[in-house]
Amino acid sequence: MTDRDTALAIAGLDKSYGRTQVVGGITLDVAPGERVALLGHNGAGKSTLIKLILGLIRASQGSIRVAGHAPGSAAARAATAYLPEQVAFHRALTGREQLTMFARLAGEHPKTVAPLLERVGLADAADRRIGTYSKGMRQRLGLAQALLGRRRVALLDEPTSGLDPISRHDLYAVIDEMAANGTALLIASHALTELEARTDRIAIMAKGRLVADDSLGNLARAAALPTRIRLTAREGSAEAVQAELGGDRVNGRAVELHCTTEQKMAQLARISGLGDAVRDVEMVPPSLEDLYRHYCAEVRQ
Ligand SMILES: Nc1ncnc2c1ncn2[C@@H]1O[C@H](COP(=O)(O)OP(=O)(O)OP(=O)(O)O)[C@@H](O)[C@H]1O
Repeated sequence: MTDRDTALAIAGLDKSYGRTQVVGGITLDVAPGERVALLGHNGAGKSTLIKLILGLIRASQGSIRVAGHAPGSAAARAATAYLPEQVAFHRALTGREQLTMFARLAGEHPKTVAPLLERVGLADAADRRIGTYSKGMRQRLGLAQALLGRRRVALLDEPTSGLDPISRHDLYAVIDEMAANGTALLIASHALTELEARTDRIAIMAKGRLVADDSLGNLARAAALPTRIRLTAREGSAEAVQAELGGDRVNGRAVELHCTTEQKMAQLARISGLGDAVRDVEMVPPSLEDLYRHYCAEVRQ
């Protein structure tokens, strides 16, 4: 990847407070249009990394380039959208007034405000005071702010926390749209299940280090975690099925097996060899949560 292709480029990044290193040896690139999930336990260093990228604190060592610019510089700030976990607004302003103020600060024409409010589903509430908004509505307003000016890099900190399922879905639709327009997105979150289907790459931090950085598929292959195969046996056949295939009996008629990617086809052939003793087969690949546990456990040892 060349510098030009990389919207966000982080190399050899360290941050210490006194003698305590809180972030160490981080090298991470995010390309235009890429959605990268940033995962990590409480205190892993995610917020510190985001603050370093925003230029709010300075690195002890290493480099960060935001759209080719130094973090915190006017050019980097103009290229960056940031959605904090707790979005703070003037409660006395209406949504429209607040967003118009942000648009002016961002050098955008105020006429961009109405379509943005529409886009995030706040058109009807645009002229109500923010003090009357629910958490989800404030989060939507924050997202509208992040959408101002088509930034090259977007940093979203727990963007879906406290949102109901429909609002989450809408939020990811906006994230997808930003990515399709070429924005590089770094999304810090603990919501593993929803990130699984919604990001291109997973970066996992543990104790200040980056312990994984790849697509879900590649991480799963490298971790070689087993796929679960759950069989529902025909009535009275569970024992025979277990005797033939091994595995564990799970409540009455189900038998659960574990196998590697390489063993999967051979295992399926054995299952179909049992004919109508098996009524149904369900395959459950390792989840992001399984992978997360796996990569974090490596550091804990
Ligand atoms: N100003 C500071 N001085 C000393 N230590 C700090 C400072 N700021 C953060 N830390 C430490 O750095 C580590 C990383 O904190 P950080 O807030 O980046 O974690 P996080 O991954 O964002 O956690 P969470 O998921 O809980 O938000 C923690 O151990 C924290 O105590």
